[in-house]
Amino acid sequence: MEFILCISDLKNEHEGPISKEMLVKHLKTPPHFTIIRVNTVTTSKEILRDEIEEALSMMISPPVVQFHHKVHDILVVKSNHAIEKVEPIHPHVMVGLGCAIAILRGANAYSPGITAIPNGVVIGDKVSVFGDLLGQCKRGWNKEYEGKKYFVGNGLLLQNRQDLFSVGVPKGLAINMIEPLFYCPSIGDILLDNKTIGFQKGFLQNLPSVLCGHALNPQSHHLVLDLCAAPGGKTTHIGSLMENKGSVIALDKSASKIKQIQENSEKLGLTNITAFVQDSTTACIMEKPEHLQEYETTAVASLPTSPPFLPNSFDRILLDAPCSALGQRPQLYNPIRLKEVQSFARLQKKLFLTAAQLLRPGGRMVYSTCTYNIAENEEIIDWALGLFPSLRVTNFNIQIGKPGYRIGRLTEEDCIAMQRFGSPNESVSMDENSDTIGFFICCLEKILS
Ligand SMILES: C[S@@+](CC[C@H](N)C(=O)[O-])C[C@H]1O[C@@H](n2cnc3c(N)ncnc32)[C@H](O)[C@@H]1O
Repeated sequence: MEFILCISDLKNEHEGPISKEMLVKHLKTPPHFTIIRVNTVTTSKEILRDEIEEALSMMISPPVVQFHHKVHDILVVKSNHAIEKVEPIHPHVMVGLGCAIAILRGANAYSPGITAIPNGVVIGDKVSVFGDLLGQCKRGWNKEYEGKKYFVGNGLLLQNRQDLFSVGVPKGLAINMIEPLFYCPSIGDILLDNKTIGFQKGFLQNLPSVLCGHALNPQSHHLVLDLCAAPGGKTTHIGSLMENKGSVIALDKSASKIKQIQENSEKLGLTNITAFVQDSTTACIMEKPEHLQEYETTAVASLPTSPPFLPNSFDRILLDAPCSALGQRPQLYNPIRLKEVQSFARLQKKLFLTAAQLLRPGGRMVYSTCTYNIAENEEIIDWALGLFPSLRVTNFNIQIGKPGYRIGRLTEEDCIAMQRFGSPNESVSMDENSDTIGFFICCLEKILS
């Protein structure tokens, strides 16, 4: 796979020897741990743990739901990946790549994800489910698909061809995955059960992503900016940490994805988040536009409410940057080329400039990516420290990742303060802190001059 070559090319003396086979296996395997971020605005981790344990008690060997020893608002569920080897049978049903990945992480197959079912297969039949690696299988295809596909497990069909392909937007569960390739518990549906409180009780999120919110340490009176916010996993965590008070402004370049931030905020009952479509590289202006200067003479106080913003406006800024995403797990196919991997640093620097300008002195920002690539991680921080003497790399209170790599002007303390996750080298030692996606977090403060 081409992405493997990319990572091999990027590896340097810091990574040590990684065999291609080890890397492929690591990336194709979902983490053994499912992390649920508790919606602390509407429930507690104790209540949610009991509810999840009760729902999972129907399983033959139910997994234990545990608290994390350092992160106070998550639950950890360990999967039993190695029950027995599951083999494919006939007929083959095709699903989209996103659906296949969700199945590998414990989901059942929902109707919109199904792309092909051979003629003659009926409700109740046992089928093998395959992910369409190249996205080339035509929706509604009625024979066994012969293109590139990846087996994700066996299930029972719950809807027939007609239900799925003769309506505009099919709805509901389509395949109950009775023999998934990996036994990750299916938790999404338990969180959605809103009979009692009306809001989603938790959010499935990777551990390092949850740490970004804690690293930012937002307070309930703060004005917070999330520069690359969609679909809003981290934005909603920030909103919860602020106890649904203060103000979180969420920006994303993609208009379609802004809707996801709004939907996620609503599902979780958060009202302190406002989302705008905005290219964040242009979210900072140096001078107040004339019409606003006039307004200011009559207004009592004017907090920035919509982009663009003046410098030094925000107490906290999250820059969860667009990146080469080489750390995502599981990933089954990744056509990214080295040239594209190398293109991200330029955009990340532009976004960082905006963040550094918009952060108020004494404020804190977090820079994060879901890639192993040093050029998108430590090298960005090294560049930023050279450009902004007022920025300092700072520790945050939960230390569970590995230190960053020592390059350029980064000191040993800087590297210890950074956190790296999910290195492929670690695929043998499995705990919830190391068996996760590839991720990088660096927390910085702007010193008061
Ligand atoms: C890593 S994802 C963010 C994930 C998000 N923080 C979360 O936790 O759910 C990066 C996001 O950056 C957005 N993006 C890319 N370029 C951007 C730009 N110039 N301005 C604003 N958003 C941008 C993408 O649309 C994408 O949604």
